[in-house]
Parts: sequence; C-alpha cells; structure tokens
Amino acid sequence: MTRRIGILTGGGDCPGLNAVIRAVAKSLMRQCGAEVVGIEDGFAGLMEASPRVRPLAWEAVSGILMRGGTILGTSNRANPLQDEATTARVLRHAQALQLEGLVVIGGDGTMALAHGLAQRGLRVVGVPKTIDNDIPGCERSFGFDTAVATVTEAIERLQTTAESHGRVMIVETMGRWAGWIALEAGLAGAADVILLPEIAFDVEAVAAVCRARAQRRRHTLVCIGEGARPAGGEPAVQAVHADRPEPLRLGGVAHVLAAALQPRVPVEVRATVLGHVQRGGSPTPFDRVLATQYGNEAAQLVMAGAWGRMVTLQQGRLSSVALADAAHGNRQVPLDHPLLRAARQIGVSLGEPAAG
Ligand SMILES: Nc1ncnc2c1ncn2[C@@H]1O[C@H](COP(=O)(O)OP(=O)(O)O)[C@@H](O)[C@H]1O
Ligand SMILES: O=P(O)(O)OC[C@H]1O[C@](O)(COP(=O)(O)O)[C@@H](O)[C@@H]1O
Ligand SMILES: [Mg+2]
Repeated sequence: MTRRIGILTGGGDCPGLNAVIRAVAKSLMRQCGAEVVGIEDGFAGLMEASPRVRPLAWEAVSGILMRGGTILGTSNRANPLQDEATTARVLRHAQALQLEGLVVIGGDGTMALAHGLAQRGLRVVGVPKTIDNDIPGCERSFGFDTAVATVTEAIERLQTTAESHGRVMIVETMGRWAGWIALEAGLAGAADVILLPEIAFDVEAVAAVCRARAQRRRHTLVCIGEGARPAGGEPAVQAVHADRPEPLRLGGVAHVLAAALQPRVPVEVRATVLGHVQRGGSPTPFDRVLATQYGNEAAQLVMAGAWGRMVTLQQGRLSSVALADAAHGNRQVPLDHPLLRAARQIGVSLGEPAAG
C-alpha cells in the first residue's frame, strides 16, 4: 500500500519553510514512493469540520525552494488540544485521510502541540523553526541567516543617513527572549552599541558612548533586540494577548531608549523598528541549504519510523531529540559567548556600565 504522509507549518513563518516542505516531500516521494499531503494553515486545517488538505505532487513542490513564507499557510492560534472534542476530531481526520504520520514544522508552541497529539497516538516528526534562533538543543535554525542579512542591510542604510546628520540612530530587531539577531547583525553592520535581552543595559553607559562619539563629530548606531530592557526595568510590551500561551507581544524598546537618551546627548536621536520585514522574503543560500538538510533528515526519520522525534543540529551534525524534550525554554546567548567577547574587545559597547 502507498504510504501517505502529511506536512504542516505552524506558528510564525520564516524564510526557508518552503525549502523544508520541498525537501521532505521530494525525499519521501523519491525514496519510498510516498504520497505527500499538505495541511493548510497549520493545525487549523485539521481542526475544522472538514479537513483542509491538498496533495503535494512533485510539481507542487517544484520551484518553491527560494520562495519566502509557506505555501501551506500557518496559524499561531489554532490549538488542537483546546478541548477533548477538537483533539478527537484532529485524530479522526488524520485517520480518515489515511495518514501514516505527520511532519510538523514549527516552533516551541507547535512542538508542544505536536507532543500532546503524539501522546494521544498521532505519529509525528518535528522540524524546528524559529527566526530568533533560540530553540534549545538546536544550534542554527533556518531563516535566521536571512534575518541577519536583512537587518545588516538595514543597518548599513541607517549608517549613511545617521552619518549625514550626525545622529544617534537606534535600530530594533526581533528576538523576544534571545539576542542572536541583534548580536550577529549588529556586528555585521558595524553597530557601535549592541543591546540584548541577555544583558540589561545601563542608559547612562549608552549615552556616554553617544556623547564621546558626538564630540568627535561621529554618529552612533545602536542595534537593540526587542526583548532588551534597562537595568531594573522591564521589556517594552506592545500588546497583551491574554488568550495565548505566550501573551506578550514585545516591541518599541527602540522608542523607549530614544526618549531616555535624548535629554542626555547633544545630538538628535531617531529610532527604527524593523518588525516583520525580518521574517519576509527569499531565504539566503545558506538557509536554503540548511532547510533542505532539515527536511531531508525529517523524511529519514519518517522512513525509519522514528516517530515522536524532532530533527536538531548539534555541533554541526544533524540528529534528533525526543519531542518530549524539545522546545522547552529559550536558547539565549550565553554570557561567555565568543561573539560577546569579540564585540567588547573591538570596542563595541554592550550597554554595560563602565568598570570601576
Ligand atoms: N507552551 C505551549 N503549550 C501548548 N500550546 C502552545 C504553547 N505555546 C504556544 N502554543 C500554541 O502553539 C501554536 C503556535 O505557537 P506560537 O508560539 O505562536 O508558534 P511557534 O510554533 O512558532 O512557537 C499556537 O496555536 C499556540 O496556541
Ligand atoms: O508574528 P507575531 O505574532 O507578531 O510574532 C512576532 C514575534 O515572533 C518572533 O518573530 C519569533 O518568531 P519565532 O517563533 O520564529 O522565533 C519574535 O521575534 C517576535 O516577537
Ligand atoms: Mg513560540
């Protein structure tokens, strides 16, 4: 009998999702002649009265390698575990569609849902997705390199306008709980100050950098991760969605910092919040390759019957972890990370108060 495998993408999108879909589908079709079925809009497509699915034939996954977003659509609200009836319907649909198993591509929230369904008997293989690059046990997620490239380009553009006006220019990146995007793009874009969620910043220390540079008629570029907060303060919250497991929408810390800096510096301060532009567009070649590897590896797990596992990348090698152990907490920048040391040693301020 022909094997039928489903694929869905859940949670926030990121560049490279289509590359994963393509690699999963092509590997399964070529290696074991499987039929591949796409579920629309994440778990939402299995929760409704009639499932929303479409066959993913070879042609359907050809030509999508370089496309941003996800051809299947996604949802960051759908919760198949919301009540017993919904869970039962999802399991019934999976059975009626004759799915041998499901490849679930998503972040911590989606993996928690996949694990819950696996405990109820659904055969699942997970593929980790996070633009923030912060899933524990997974040292590089696809989409991150693209985000860093996008932010780096934005910083370069902001450098020339800041220079022309002699301003302090603050650019805010994504990175709710982890500062990987701000750190790597800040370094790549030659930021003078890099502020991360992992290191509470001292406004006066940042102001001192700006003043010293202004005295030399130099502009200042500050790159700040959205989850960064001042010492003794809280992260900037844009909205609270009480109905969601992760209720806080962060954003706006660049404006908070601009307001705090302005009275302390002799030049104008401007803030730019990059937002979802960082998650859009075509994946970089690096992310296309990484996503292809993740997708291919997920297909190997499916064919080996290694259900209940999530693909990971550890010390440069693909492997897998139990879904039960996957996606708990956030992989933050360790305080002894070599990039932090390099930043300090080349004179980039991390917003720490001057020693002594
Ligand atoms: N800790 C959790 N336990 C169970 N479900 C969760 C959890 N966090 C999020 N979810 C659900 O998972 C889905 C996707 O979560 P979200 O955090 O938006 O995306 P991601 O998969 O990228 O982490 C949402 O439907 C949300 O309700
Ligand atoms: O798309 P939304 O719901 O506004 O979410 C934005 C948030 O998602 C993120 O992009 C995280 O996405 P990931 O789950 O891919 O890591 C944060 O950086 C940002 O705060
Ligand atoms: Mg999440």
